[in-house]
Amino acid sequence: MSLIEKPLTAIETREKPHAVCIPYPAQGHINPMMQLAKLLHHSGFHITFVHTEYNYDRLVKSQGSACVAGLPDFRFEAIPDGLPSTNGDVTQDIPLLSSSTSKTCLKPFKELLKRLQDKCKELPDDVPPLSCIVSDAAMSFTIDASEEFGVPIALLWTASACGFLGYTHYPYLIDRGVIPLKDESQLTNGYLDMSIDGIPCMEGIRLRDLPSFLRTTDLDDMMFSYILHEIKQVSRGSAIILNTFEALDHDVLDSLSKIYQNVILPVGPLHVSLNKIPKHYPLQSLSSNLWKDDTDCIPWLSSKASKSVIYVNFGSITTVSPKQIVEFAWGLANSKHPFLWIIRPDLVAGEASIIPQDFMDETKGRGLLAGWCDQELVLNHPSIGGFLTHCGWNSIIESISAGVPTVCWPFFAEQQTNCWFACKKWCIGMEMHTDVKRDEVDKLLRELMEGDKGEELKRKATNWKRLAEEAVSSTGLSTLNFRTLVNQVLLSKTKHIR
Ligand SMILES: O=c1ccn([C@@H]2O[C@H](COP(=O)(O)OP(=O)(O)O[C@H]3O[C@H](CO)[C@@H](O)[C@H](O)[C@H]3O)[C@@H](O)[C@H]2O)c(=O)[nH]1
Repeated sequence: MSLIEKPLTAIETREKPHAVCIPYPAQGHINPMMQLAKLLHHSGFHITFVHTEYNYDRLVKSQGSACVAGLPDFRFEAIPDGLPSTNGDVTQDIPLLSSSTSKTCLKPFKELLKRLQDKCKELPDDVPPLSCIVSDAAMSFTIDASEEFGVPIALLWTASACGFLGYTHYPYLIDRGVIPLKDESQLTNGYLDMSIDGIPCMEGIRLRDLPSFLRTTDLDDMMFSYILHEIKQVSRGSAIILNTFEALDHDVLDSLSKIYQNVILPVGPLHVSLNKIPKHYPLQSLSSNLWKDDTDCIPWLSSKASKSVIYVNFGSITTVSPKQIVEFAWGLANSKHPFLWIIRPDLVAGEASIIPQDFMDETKGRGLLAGWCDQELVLNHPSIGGFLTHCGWNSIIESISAGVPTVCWPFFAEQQTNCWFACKKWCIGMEMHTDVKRDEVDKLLRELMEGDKGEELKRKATNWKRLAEEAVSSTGLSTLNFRTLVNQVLLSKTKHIR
């Protein structure tokens, strides 16, 4: 349904509100921003979607040039990320990228906005005037641009609400002398197991379950200071958008609304909302995958029994050591269940042949390894029974929306907090020890696929799936929040307000 009064086709270009959408340049941020941009476009917005040049080139390499061709009213642009140019096909170093985008991207971003403004003056039937910016909250330099150009800015926080709440309590932990760590020994001597009081919604949480950037002896550490800066900047946005839904995160959202004065809008799950748009919507199948999907895994999954397959995927950033990959491999083999294991080309840094041949022989016909897949399609395939995940927020919300229970092996950032909530609050997951051992992998996967606990987690996950669908139904709270986002935030300075 269009949120603007006239039918979409009747809106002249010059009348359309124009949103510039800019994600942080990593897969787990690009996906939800793309989903939101498509939803806005479907509601009548003209969209300019801004990639970095590095990712723009990767997209063209993986998907072909059609994926950036866009439409007359959905266009792609690219700005430099400030890092030395390479022809790479890997996730960039996150601390370097975060430092570089925050220091260098404002200038090219403002130049882009200026070019769009000039184009609008020259060719008003081609590019409508800029109405608003929808920016990743981890790209807070865009707030300066919005103020300079006099347009509202909504900030999409692509990670979890609970992770966000965890980050906002970093200053509290500093005040109590819990962090910084006194020395590196505290990483391994049990200090991280200390229970932390006083963080709302997280009674009984251990220090190790809070977002991992606090594991530092230096408050000037790049990622620690970057995240502190970004979460402070969030209060300057016109709204904070979250890819979650009220039923899942009610208490956390309530706590966040006591910390931030700006309007907080849970509009998720975005991908479920997007799936409600008719199939003939021209951008429905437009992919934002930076790696090429292996499509063979879908017919392979279709050859397997219902809920029989374990899906293993650690997202776009996690890396594992050669030793860890061998432990995962034998844990999977010993569990005796069929599995689909996605091993990204850059999952194991610097190693070419890492999968033991005897493991390949042992699991022949039962296991499939692939380099990248369409995760949403995989998680919703009827043969999938469980998900071994690193707990990136997209993976968790996609798993919840598909009703699939998880074994959680968090890697970094707010994944530890997502794991804690998945296991303790939403009751859809079981935690695996950081120091991965084949016996534990085997035991947890068997429990997930065959045990009473696994059954219970499945029941809970199925219930969350139902609630996720309700949230994005025509009367659901996420749908209402999306309308508020459009009408009261993004269109607040344009003539389209209803
Ligand atoms: O083979 C694959 C692997 C991943 N995906 C997609 O890629 C995204 C991965 O996102 P996520 O699961 O969140 O993992 P990361 O890539 O690690 O995400 C980063 O960004 C997230 C959102 O900010 C944070 O929650 C994480 O901690 C951070 O590592 C998801 O949409 C997946 O569906 C695929 O389509 N195919």
